[in-house]
Amino acid sequence: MCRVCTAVPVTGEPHVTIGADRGFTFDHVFDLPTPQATVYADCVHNLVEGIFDGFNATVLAYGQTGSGKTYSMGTGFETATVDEEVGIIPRALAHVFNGIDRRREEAKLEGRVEPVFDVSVQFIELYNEEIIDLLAEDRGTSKGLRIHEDHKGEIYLQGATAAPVKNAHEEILRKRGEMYRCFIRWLSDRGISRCCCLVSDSDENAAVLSPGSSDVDALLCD
Ligand SMILES: Nc1ncnc2c1ncn2[C@@H]1O[C@H](COP(=O)(O)OP(=O)(O)OP(=O)(O)O)[C@@H](O)[C@H]1O
Repeated sequence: MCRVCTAVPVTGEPHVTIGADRGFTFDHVFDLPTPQATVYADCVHNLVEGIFDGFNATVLAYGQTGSGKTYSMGTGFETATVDEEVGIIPRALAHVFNGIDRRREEAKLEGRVEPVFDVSVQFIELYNEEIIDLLAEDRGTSKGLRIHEDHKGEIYLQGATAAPVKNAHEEILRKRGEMYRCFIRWLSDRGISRCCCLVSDSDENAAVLSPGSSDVDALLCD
C-alpha cells in the first residue's frame, strides 16, 4: 500500500509533517552542495558572537549514520585540506580568537582597558555511556569522569582536562586534531564516532564586555 510519509506545506512554511501527525518546524534546510561557510554563517556565527555577550551556546549534530554530522562539524578523519571544506569546530575556534583580537584592538584604539580573555578547551568522548577525556595524558585513567550540577544548576564535568589555549593554531589543538583523527578511525572500525568539544571562554575583565557574566561555554558536539 502506498501512502504519504512526509509532507511539507505548499505555502512554503518551514514545517514538515512526518507520518500522520508528527510535525516539526525548522529554520534552515541545506542541500548537499551547500558550502560549509554558508552553514556556519546561517547557523553558528551568531551563537559564537553571543558568547562575547555572556551567552552559552551549543551546536549539536544529530542524525542517522552517514548523514554528514562529522563532515559538517569538521572533525572527521578526512579533515578538510581546502578552506571551503573546513567545518564548524575549526571555524568556531578561529571565530573566537579573531573576536578576541578584534575586541582587544578596538579597546586599544578607543583608549579603553584592553579586555583579558582566558580560553580553555576540553575534548570529551561519550561512548557506551562512558565519558572519556581525549586530552588526558593517559586515556585509560580518564575513565570514570562524572557529570555534576553546581549550585547555580550548571552542568560540569569533574576531573576533565581543560587545556588553556591562546590562539586557534596552538599545539594542543593540533595534537588534539591528530589524536581525534586516530580516535575517529578507531571508533569507526567499531562502527561509532561521537565527540564533543567544549570551548570555555572566561574573560577576567568581564565588566568591559558584558557586566555580570564572566564565564561562558560553547559546546560543539558531533
Ligand atoms: N555536504 C557534504 N559534502 C560532501 N561530502 C559530504 C557532505 N556531507 C557528508 N559528506 C561525506 O559523506 C560521508 C559520511 O559523512 P559523515 O561521516 O560526516 O557522516 P556522519 O553523520 O558523521 O556518520 P556517522 O554517524 O556514521 O559517524 C563522508 O565521506 C563525508 O565526507
